[in-house]
Amino acid sequence: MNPRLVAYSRQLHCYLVPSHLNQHLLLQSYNSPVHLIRDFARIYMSGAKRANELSSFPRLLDNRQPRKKKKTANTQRSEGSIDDVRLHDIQWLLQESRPNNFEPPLEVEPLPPLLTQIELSITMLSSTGDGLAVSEDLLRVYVVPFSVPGDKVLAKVVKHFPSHSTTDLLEVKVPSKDRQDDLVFCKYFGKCSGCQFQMLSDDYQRNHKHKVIEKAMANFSNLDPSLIPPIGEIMPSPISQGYRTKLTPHFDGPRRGGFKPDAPTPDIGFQMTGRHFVLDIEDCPIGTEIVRTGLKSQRKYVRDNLQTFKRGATLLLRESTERNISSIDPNASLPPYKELKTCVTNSKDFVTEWVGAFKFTYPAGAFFQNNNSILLNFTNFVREQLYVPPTSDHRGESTDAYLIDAYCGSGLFSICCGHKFKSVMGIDISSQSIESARKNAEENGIYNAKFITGNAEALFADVDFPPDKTSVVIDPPRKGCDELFLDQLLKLAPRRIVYISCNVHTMARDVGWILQHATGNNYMIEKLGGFDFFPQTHHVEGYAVLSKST
Ligand SMILES: C[S@@+](CC[C@H](N)C(=O)[O-])C[C@H]1O[C@@H](n2cnc3c(N)ncnc32)[C@H](O)[C@@H]1O
Repeated sequence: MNPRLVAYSRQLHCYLVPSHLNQHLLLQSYNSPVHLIRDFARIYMSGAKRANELSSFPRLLDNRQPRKKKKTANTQRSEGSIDDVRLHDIQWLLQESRPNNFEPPLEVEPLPPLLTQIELSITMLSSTGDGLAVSEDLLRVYVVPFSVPGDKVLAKVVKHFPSHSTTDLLEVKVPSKDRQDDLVFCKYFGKCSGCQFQMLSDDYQRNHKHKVIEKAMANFSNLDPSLIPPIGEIMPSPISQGYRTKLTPHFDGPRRGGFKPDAPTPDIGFQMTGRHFVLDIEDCPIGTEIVRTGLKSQRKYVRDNLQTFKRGATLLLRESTERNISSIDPNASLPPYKELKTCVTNSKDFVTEWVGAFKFTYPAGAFFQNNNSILLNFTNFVREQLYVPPTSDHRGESTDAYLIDAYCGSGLFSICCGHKFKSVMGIDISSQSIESARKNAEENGIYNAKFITGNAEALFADVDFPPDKTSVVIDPPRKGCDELFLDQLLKLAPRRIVYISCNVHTMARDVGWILQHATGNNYMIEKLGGFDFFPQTHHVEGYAVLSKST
């Protein structure tokens, strides 16, 4: 039985199915939504008697078809995952590459067998940091990690999906004019999944991240383009190597029974690109000096104490900074203190970090932004966006301003911005972080802040700030906010909203949601942009500043 390409959905997905199902699937393809065709193909192919055919087929379905998932409040809001973002880029590139009158043929050449080496011309850099090349028949996209638009490469086919295939980069045959291999500073680059962009200049990386935010707003916000202002410049990180104050290398181990006395030391490091195994990493020059030293000593510790580990583990390396103010030399140039750096490896121990003159202490395992070099510029920017200078009312008195810090962690924004506000309220789901936020506020002389532990939406029960004098900073995890929170935010209708996110796709979705559901409040997007918190990687920290017209 020959697998043949028979079905196209409106989104131009295609499916390989045994040929005797052609007729049926063709009917389905023109009359049914894509998920029906997909489900049909899946049900057919999952039959036990088809097991042999299945193993010889390229995979039928797109990345990670849902197994039975636990139903959570966020099931409908799973947009913005790496797979989802990559698929958007793939579909966009296919559409852009095809002429208007493009008709997919009913029969096409079979796909190259897995492990075949093919030559490809890279035309686009995806938001997930991969080079993309379109097949000659314009039916499929090849995803090539570590490649740059303009590169001609030799790649090995690893896995097929309906509209794309993943590959390994084997050789750059003709380099793009933008490729600068002499910039690469890590010997693991090209294998390790940590960095994607070391062969690109800092400017190129930031221009790319600018486009990532532009595309995120265009594809994920569902907003009319007229409502989306031009994206601001991506603010650079003062250092683009040696900036990470936290590393979490890991190693695998036996499922049960622990390591045997003669077991070899496992590979300790980060995941290999495109694979599910760990790459042994002796040094990571993205880390700060002290965490790089910590990596070496922790690797030795694991080697020397392997039998004490029952299974694999994730190691924690976190920079902590003490400032020795008493050692001020009055004749010295700034800064007027000496810094002592240590590497903390126990998640329950406390680390200290400084943002300008603000001191933060928090458990090493808790969330804190991990590029300290950019934090002062970043928090100054956020403060300017949140704070509206008090206007004089008709009696000539100043009005007050209030701040809500949703998803506040250890109090970064409350503390760096709090002195500008009459009153501050922070909320976080982690009681550990809230405890740190309270102590940090006290230590930094911020006495107007109240912190509560709970789901972000719980803060609306407590808050009695006047909406027109209130600013809200939102900094949720990668999955973004849930609708319950956004709904209540709109009911409060604060004057300004500053949305910060390490996932600009869920940020775009949530900002779009706010504008679309804010009937009567008329929010507008004042500013959009990003900070390059994560140089050498495809990640960017985005911001959106929203204001309510009065
Ligand atoms: C990206 S971090 C931001 C923390 C803080 N703003 C900072 O910059 O240090 C996201 C925070 O959201 C918290 N969080 C996650 N889900 C939450 C929820 N449903 N309600 C409140 N906080 C939540 C996490 O504990 C984490 O501290």
